Parts: sequence; C-alpha cells; structure tokens
Amino acid sequence: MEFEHVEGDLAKTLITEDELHAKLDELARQIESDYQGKDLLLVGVLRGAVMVMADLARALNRHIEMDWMAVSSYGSGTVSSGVVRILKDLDSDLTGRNVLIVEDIIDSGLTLSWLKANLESRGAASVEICTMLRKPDALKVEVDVKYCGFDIPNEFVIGYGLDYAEQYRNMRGIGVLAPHVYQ
Ligand SMILES: O=P(O)(O)OC[C@H]1O[C@H](OP(=O)(O)OP(=O)(O)O)[C@H](O)[C@@H]1O
Ligand SMILES: Nc1nc2[nH]cnc2c(=O)[nH]1
Ligand SMILES: [Mg+2]
Repeated sequence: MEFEHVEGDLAKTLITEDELHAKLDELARQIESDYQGKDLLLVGVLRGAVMVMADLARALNRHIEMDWMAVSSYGSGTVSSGVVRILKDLDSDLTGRNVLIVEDIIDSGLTLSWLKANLESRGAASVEICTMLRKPDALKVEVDVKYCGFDIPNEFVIGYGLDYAEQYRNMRGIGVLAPHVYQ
C-alpha cells in the first residue's frame, strides 16, 4: 500500500486509505446537512491537518473558505509539552463566521481546547471541531468535538499528515510506528 521501506517501519497498519476516504465522505454529508444555508470557514491546523483538509474540502459539495493556522505543542518529540505556541495566525477576520477547525488528531486535547477557546474569543458565530482521529485514553482536558473520524488506542501513530520527526506525513494510511525506529 505504501512506498518502499515504510512497511518495515510500521508495527501495524491501523486505518487504510480507503477507510479514511469512506469516513471523510460520511463526515462531509453530516457537515453539509448541519451547515445548510450558512457560510463555512474551514480552519486547518498546520502541518498535520494538511491531508485531512485537502480531502475533506473536496468531499464537501458546497462552497467553503479555507484558512490556516500553525500552532505547535510537540516540537520533534512524541509527548505534548502542553505549551501551545502560534507559529502562524489566520488571515481571516472571524467576526460572525461559522468556523470549523480541521485537525488530524486529538491526543491530550491540549492543542484543540486551547485553540477552540482562542478562536471563540475572536467573535465567531460558531466554532466546531472536525478531527480524523481521537485517543480517548490520552485526553487530559475535555474537548467538545462535533465530528470525529475514528477513536484509536493510545499509541503514537503516523501517516496521513501525522509525522515522526517530520517524516511519514505522506504515507497514505495511518499506522503505528515500530519501536526500533525511535529507539
Ligand atoms: O491533543 P494534543 O496532545 O495537543 O495533540 C494534537 C496535536 O499534535 C499534533 O500537532 P504538532 O504540534 O505535533 O504539530 P504538526 O501538526 O505540525 O505535526 C497534531 O497535529 C495536533 O495538532
Ligand atoms: N505523529 C503523531 N503526532 C501526534 N501528535 C499528537 N499525537 C500524535 C500521534 O499519535 N502521532
Ligand atoms: Mg498538528
């Protein structure tokens, strides 16, 4: 399913490319129905959400706008530092807008709970979250998620935007990294 040498770096494949796309179609239908007659601004969180954003945007049969933020709480490690930094802010004014934050993963929840509160404080009409993955056993703070693709076990995953030391983001499915890669 993947490019050369990647399979050997995986302990297992968790979600295939086909399963990701089927789920995105499902989420897109719900979003179309929920936002009927309303404007919709998708806010992607760089860099992990690039793949979800590109595929979700194309799965939606309606007008949308896209904007991007870059925040970081992980650096190059595998454990959240808990400190969220804005590396790139939005270009859009959020006043009166219906904002849907698009993310690859909610792990501790620290990034998204901080980001949702931050965007709500900017005068948006609504701020909701769409994430492809969530780790219920890793949550440190409650995050109100309206659209979630898959709940997954508490393991470090890679692929479909998710990196280990900036690599594997372009893997088409999602997998668990084999321990020998980071030991
Ligand atoms: O729920 P949390 O524990 O806060 O973790 C989730 C965040 O961590 C990852 O981003 P990261 O900060 O690693 O940057 P990246 O998107 O550029 O990979 C991921 O893309 C989420 O944004
Ligand atoms: N690559 C990757 N980044 C993350 N950021 C938060 N959780 C994860 C994870 O499981 N994998
Ligand atoms: Mg991210």
